[in-house]
Amino acid sequence: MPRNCEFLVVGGGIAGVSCAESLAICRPTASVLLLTESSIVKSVTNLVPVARYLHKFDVREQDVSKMGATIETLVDQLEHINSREHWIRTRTGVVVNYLYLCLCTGGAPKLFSSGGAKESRIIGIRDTDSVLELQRKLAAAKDVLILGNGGIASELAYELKDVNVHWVVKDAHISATFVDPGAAEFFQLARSEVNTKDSSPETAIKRMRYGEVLSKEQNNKHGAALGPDWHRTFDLSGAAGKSDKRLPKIYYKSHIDSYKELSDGSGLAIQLGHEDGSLEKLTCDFIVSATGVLPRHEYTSDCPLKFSEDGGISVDEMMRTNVEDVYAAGDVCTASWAPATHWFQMRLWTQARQMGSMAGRSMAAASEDEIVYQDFCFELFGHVTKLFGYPVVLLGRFNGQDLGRDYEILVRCTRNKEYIKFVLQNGRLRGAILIGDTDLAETCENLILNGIDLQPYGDDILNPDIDIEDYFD
Ligand SMILES: Cc1cc2nc3c(=O)[nH]c(=O)nc-3n(C[C@H](O)[C@H](O)[C@H](O)COP(=O)(O)OP(=O)(O)OC[C@H]3O[C@@H](n4cnc5c(N)ncnc54)[C@H](O)[C@@H]3O)c2cc1C
Ligand SMILES: NC(=O)C1=CN([C@@H]2O[C@H](COP(=O)(O)OP(=O)(O)OC[C@H]3O[C@@H](n4cnc5c(N)ncnc54)[C@H](OP(=O)(O)O)[C@@H]3O)[C@@H](O)[C@H]2O)C=CC1
Repeated sequence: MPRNCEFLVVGGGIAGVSCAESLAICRPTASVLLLTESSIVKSVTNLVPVARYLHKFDVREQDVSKMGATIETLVDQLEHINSREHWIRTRTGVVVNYLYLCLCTGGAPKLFSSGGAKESRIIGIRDTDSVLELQRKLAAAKDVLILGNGGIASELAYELKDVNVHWVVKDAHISATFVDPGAAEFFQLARSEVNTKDSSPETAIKRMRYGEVLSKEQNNKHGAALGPDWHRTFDLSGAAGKSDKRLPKIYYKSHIDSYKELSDGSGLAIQLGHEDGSLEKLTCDFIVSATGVLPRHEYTSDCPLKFSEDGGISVDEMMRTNVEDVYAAGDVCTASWAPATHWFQMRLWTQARQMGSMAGRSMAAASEDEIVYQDFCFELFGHVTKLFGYPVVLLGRFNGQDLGRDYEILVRCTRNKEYIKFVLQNGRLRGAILIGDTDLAETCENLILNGIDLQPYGDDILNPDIDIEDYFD
């Protein structure tokens, strides 16, 4: 017996739940069905504005049965879409007729592999199951290799306890997907100094002409991606013996050249290749491959979905795919519209939430023949997070992304306290990195969006004795 609904949303992560919630608000009398393969769903809670368009929030896990009364739920896996006849089939054979469908099926870790050793020694982190596997492997491990230089590697490298961490990054500094070399150094100093010495902060301002080196390197039941501070809720201790301060060993500008299983089966023999052509050998129990996300879309469709180069489902600014009445949002999709000057896609909660809500509004409008416009949040890239214990706000083209060689950076740094970087092009603020409690998020947001010429203010723009919030009131 088929089920019927007006709106079918697939995926119980932030994108799917935000989409279903916004449909329930926009079309309170319509039937909304949330289909998800895991009975735990994620939703956004404690939404706090950090600036006008920038929010921080917590991610809450709840049982799918506790979703609001206006949203029906089905725990199963999408297997096939028949878009011509507007129905889908699940893995257990349930058929659901829909009018509008939104695919929010997220992503899976894009694992490093060069086809050598036992795959079981290379793991990725995405959901609770994957952290439990990490925990199990750690319990018997003395040496762990972390590969990658993005969000997960940055969180894990300093959070693993009682184990030797070998962190292999292809860049010349850590955390390269989020910060520049200066901020990376700020973090590393803070990690080694904070709590060990009472350092009185020294403030320095530097203006540099920035010649950007355009980076050339630049039948499981998965649950949704993990929530904030996920690493604090698990005991991530290894078996190398207790030690208060075991810092990771970082291998810069390096890659895994080859690896093989040790002859006694106790781990992996790794050969690293360095940028200067030299090779280095090490052994480890296993590798955490923190090397990005692959969009997940294991289902079939009568009309082929159009994919982007990165494997995501292509969507336009209304979150529509190429298939009629089928939308997509979150990590599974790739923004294929011409982006606004200050926005670009990164696979993050913020964007999963924004895209999910946008898809919901867009589907609701389509069902009533109304017109909606793209939400203002897609005008400006904004990300609020925590790295190495510090609050971090990233705005606009915070690392000079796509600005070529034609920009300047202005930096103010107070050791162990704050790191502020402005990216300026033709005297206008194009992006900012704000680390610490800077209270500058809203001012930067305005300066970027208004495009005010800051040249008359020179370096005073970051003078700690001048309150720039007042300046631009
Ligand atoms: C360890 C970790 C830490 C992170 N930390 C941060 C952070 O600090 N800040 C930040 O902004 N972002 C962070 N992210 C990224 C963020 O979690 C993701 O961008 C976001 O959760 C994506 O949401 P989503 O709803 O698109 O996908 P997901 O959360 O992956 O949800 C996809 C859902 O679809 C379901 N599904 C998949 N296929 C099917 C199918 N065929 N049928 C039915 N259901 C299906 C899955 O079970 C899941 O419920 C982190 C990610 C990870 C892995
Ligand atoms: N605080 C936060 O906001 C956090 C966000 N996340 C998000 O979760 C998702 C998954 O995180 P993560 O896996 O860290 O992904 P990221 O995309 O953040 O980082 C992947 C990193 O791996 C590098 N890389 C890719 N392939 C290889 C390879 N074969 N060998 C060596 N390095 C490689 C990438 O380099 P390059 O870019 O040069 O290709 C990049 O440095 C991301 O969307 C991330 O943004 C995760 C944790 C925390």
